[in-house]
Amino acid sequence: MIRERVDTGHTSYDIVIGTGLLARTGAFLQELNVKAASRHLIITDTNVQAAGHLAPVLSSLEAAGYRADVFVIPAGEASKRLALAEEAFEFAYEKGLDRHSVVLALGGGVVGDFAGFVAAAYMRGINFVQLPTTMLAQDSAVGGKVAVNLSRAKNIIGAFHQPLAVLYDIETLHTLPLRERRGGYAEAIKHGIIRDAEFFDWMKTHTAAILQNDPAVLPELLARSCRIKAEVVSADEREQGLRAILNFGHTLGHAVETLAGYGRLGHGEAVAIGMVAAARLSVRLGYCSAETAAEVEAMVELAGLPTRIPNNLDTDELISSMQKDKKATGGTLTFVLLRRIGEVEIVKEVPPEQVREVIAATREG
Ligand SMILES: NC(=O)c1ccc[n+]([C@@H]2O[C@H](COP(=O)([O-])OP(=O)(O)OC[C@H]3O[C@@H](n4cnc5c(N)ncnc54)[C@H](O)[C@@H]3O)[C@@H](O)[C@H]2O)c1
Ligand SMILES: O=C(O)C(=O)C[C@@H](O)[C@H](O)[C@H](O)COP(=O)(O)O
Ligand SMILES: [Zn+2]
Repeated sequence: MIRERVDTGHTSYDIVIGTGLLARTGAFLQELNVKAASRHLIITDTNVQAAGHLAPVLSSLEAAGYRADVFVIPAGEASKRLALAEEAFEFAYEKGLDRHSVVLALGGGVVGDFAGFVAAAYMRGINFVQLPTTMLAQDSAVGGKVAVNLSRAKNIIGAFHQPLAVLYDIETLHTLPLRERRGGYAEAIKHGIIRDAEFFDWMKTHTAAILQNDPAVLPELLARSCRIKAEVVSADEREQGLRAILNFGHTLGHAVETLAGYGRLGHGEAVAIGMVAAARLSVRLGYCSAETAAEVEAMVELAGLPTRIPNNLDTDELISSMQKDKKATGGTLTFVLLRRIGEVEIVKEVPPEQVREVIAATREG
């Protein structure tokens, strides 16, 4: 079992990575002093339930003397919406959840963001525990960004609400489709690019094994990736500065994901395209060499992720979406640009015409 820790100064928690953890959820809640007198709420999605990951959590809670209700959301990005969160609030209230209740987010990034948002707002904030079940969740379960979307903007209604703990049972990855494993891997690649060239090189030589869920490499991948995320979040919980580096590939990535229509491209796939474009923009603006950008693109290709912007997405709409990105000020464009593998820089007021050129050069063939 591996333990990483987030410590933001006013809150701290463990990220536990290992096997068989879901079947020990109840015991973990006892360690965390979660009260058995209150009712608790598991939020999961239809695919995670069908894959059999809900049953061990329910059994272990019962064995530890906890009573929990289950709220199942439809699988997919479209579930990250306010109307569904309202249904979850009504459900929680009907079931009698109180301020000592805990929300358990059992699923990928969609469930984590949604359930975390519900926990952040219910009774002005109750505790939640992340039980991630996707490769992507090495990123999403850590750091306390919780949110739902608007139809034309990602993660726009949300909060910073840190979990009580992250319990990452890597056995859940065995039921995860390959496309989703690739998508989640994009965020691990991002962590290497922004912070750790040696980790990036390690991934280059271990990609095949990682995508095959090889138990000899998976724990190391997840631990190294989570550690990078934990370090950045611990240093800057509320994204006053440094934390924005975690948004590498996301300025264009979020615009592509949104305009493609939620669910058409996965988050990691859109971020993969965004990383290729951000690297090319970095070359164009003189931040890094063409060889460095080529390394990013080669890695994205090696992971079997898309590198090109779909032709049906309009450039003006992409630009206008990016101008409303959360990192933007006054409608100008903010990008995280690449200096070299392992080092990025947050750059404000990037000229839109340069971005247009990069978009044009990064279209599907
Ligand atoms: N809060 C953050 O810091 C943060 C970071 C990165 C991404 N995100 C968000 O995360 C979301 C993407 O997360 P994701 O890629 O995990 O998507 P997801 O939660 O939609 O999961 C991907 C698919 O896999 C299914 N699934 C999940 N676990 C499974 C398992 N073990 N076996 C079989 N099927 C399983 C899901 O039902 C879904 O169909 C986006 O909304 C993104 O904005 C948030
Ligand atoms: O945790 C962060 O900070 C990140 O930027 C991680 C991203 O991978 C993630 O997609 C996040 O939800 C994006 O945040 P947003 O503030 O741009 O919505
Ligand atoms: Zn992301």
